[in-house]
Amino acid sequence: MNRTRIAFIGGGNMAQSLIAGLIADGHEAAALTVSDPLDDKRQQLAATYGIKAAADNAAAIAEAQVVMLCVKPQSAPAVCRELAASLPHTPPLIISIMAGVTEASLCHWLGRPLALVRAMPNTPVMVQSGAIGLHANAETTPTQQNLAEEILRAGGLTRWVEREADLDAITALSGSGPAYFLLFMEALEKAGIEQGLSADTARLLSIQTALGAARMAMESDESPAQLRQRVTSPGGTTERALNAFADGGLETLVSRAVNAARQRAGELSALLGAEK
Ligand SMILES: NC(=O)c1ccc[n+]([C@@H]2O[C@H](COP(=O)([O-])OP(=O)(O)OC[C@H]3O[C@@H](n4cnc5c(N)ncnc54)[C@H](OP(=O)(O)O)[C@@H]3O)[C@@H](O)[C@H]2O)c1
Ligand code: PRO
Repeated sequence: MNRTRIAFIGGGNMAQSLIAGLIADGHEAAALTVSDPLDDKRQQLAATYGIKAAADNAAAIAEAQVVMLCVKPQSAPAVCRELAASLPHTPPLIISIMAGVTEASLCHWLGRPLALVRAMPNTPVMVQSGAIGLHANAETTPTQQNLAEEILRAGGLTRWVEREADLDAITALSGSGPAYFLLFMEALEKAGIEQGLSADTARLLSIQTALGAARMAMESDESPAQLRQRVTSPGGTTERALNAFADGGLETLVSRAVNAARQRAGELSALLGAEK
């Protein structure tokens, strides 16, 4: 059983999903602590997962080997400055999941250079099917990198990148990505209803089709393009639909959307980085 002592700062959606994944993966619940301002949330987290809950961030990190920063990006400066005063001489490994908050800003607010990993998970960590980008700063040892990977892998698939800036691209692709696929599922469901299907049938078939396509793409040796061609009989129904997507400029639209999300991640970095 894994007994690494981990403190989660912020007990919101992502922290809860990561905690659930760790516990499902066999992590000892008593080794996990969460801090959150809301009393109700703390009680709910402690009762649901059997973990410790603290109102005070400094108390939460007192014995931690790893500190997971899971607050909103806008809360980062205040939370880090508060933690800086309580960090021990040998600090724990810090893992931040905050979008657009750079390692330089974090070290600045935390008051010194320290081992720091930035992770960009996505909401499917809730069902241990997340896609998680990771980047370690120069102070992080290989052992600490392995520790970070072990923790995040409980939430899904992990991928390290060499350049911190690539995390903005990952945020735009897989961090925000579940919303893109869900939007497509919603659109497909609506289109099914327009074609006369019942709402239940349209929803179920839309979701199962997304799941099937994703599993096929993950488990097959063939590329998504090759798998797509298998569905597309010459002169058939799929070809007509794909032509309609092409006429509507789907690829360009996806590219614009991902670029817009990446730009926003950059804006957040610049905005928060300016808060020295
Ligand atoms: N959601 C996603 O898809 C996603 C994906 C990847 C990364 N992220 C990143 O994950 C982080 C958390 O996102 P989330 O969706 O989990 O947000 P969230 O549900 O709002 O969680 C943040 C939690 O932190 C608490 N909090 C606020 N101030 C605090 C403080 N000073 N000390 C301790 N806790 C404090 C909040 O409490 P109150 O609600 O009472 O303020 C809330 O429970 C963000 O930085 C985001 O960029 C999110
Ligand atoms: N959710 C966060 C946002 O929308 C970060 C990636 C996914 O900003």
